[in-house]
Amino acid sequence: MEIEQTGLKDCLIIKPRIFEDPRGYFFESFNQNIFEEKTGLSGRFVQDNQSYSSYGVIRGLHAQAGEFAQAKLVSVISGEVLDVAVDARPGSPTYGKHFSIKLNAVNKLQVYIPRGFVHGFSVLSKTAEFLYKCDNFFNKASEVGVIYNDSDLNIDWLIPEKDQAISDKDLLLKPFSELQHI
Ligand SMILES: Cc1cn([C@H]2C[C@H](O)[C@@H](COP(=O)(O)OP(=O)(O)O[C@H]3O[C@@H](C)C(=O)[C@@H](O)[C@H]3O)O2)c(=O)[nH]c1=O
Repeated sequence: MEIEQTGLKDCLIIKPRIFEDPRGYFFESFNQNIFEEKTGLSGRFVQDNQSYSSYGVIRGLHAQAGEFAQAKLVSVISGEVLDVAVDARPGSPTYGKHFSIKLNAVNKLQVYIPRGFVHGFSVLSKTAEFLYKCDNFFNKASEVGVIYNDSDLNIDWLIPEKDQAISDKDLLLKPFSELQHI
């Protein structure tokens, strides 16, 4: 496993080591010891989530606040998404900046998204299955978010407007400037 910086403080790209042979491939999608040794972070994840979406879906931008704040380790098991992480930690040198990367079933890249970030993704392929680990449990009352098309963040989701599909809940999210402390 190799670690690459994203340009956003504490947000990391993780490249698993893939073993290929005539049968196919094998890789450790998560190994707590190696994760902790290579990143210096806690690898104590307590919940795994999986979602399936069609082309054009944009989920986000989401986080949980307060005692239920979550770090996430995200990956794609089929298809391709544009994954987007926004540093929402006041005082961080990269506050208000975002990072995006194509994650797909071929490159098998993972992104570590620290607590205090908002996160989202758009689906670039016909369908995509998204898998992620969280270091804190789901708590509905702690959900916070930012509208996907926030004009300050100016994120290019790589989906033409006519094809964008966003949940009613996400369409009600507020601008980044109104986000309370995570
Ligand atoms: C996130 C989550 C949702 N749910 C439920 C609530 C709801 O009825 C249903 C769908 O929830 P949502 O619409 O919030 O799902 P979704 O829009 O996929 O939410 C996810 O988006 C991405 C971008 C993230 O970063 C995640 O942390 C998470 O917020 O699943 C859980 O039971 N546990 C969970 O951990």
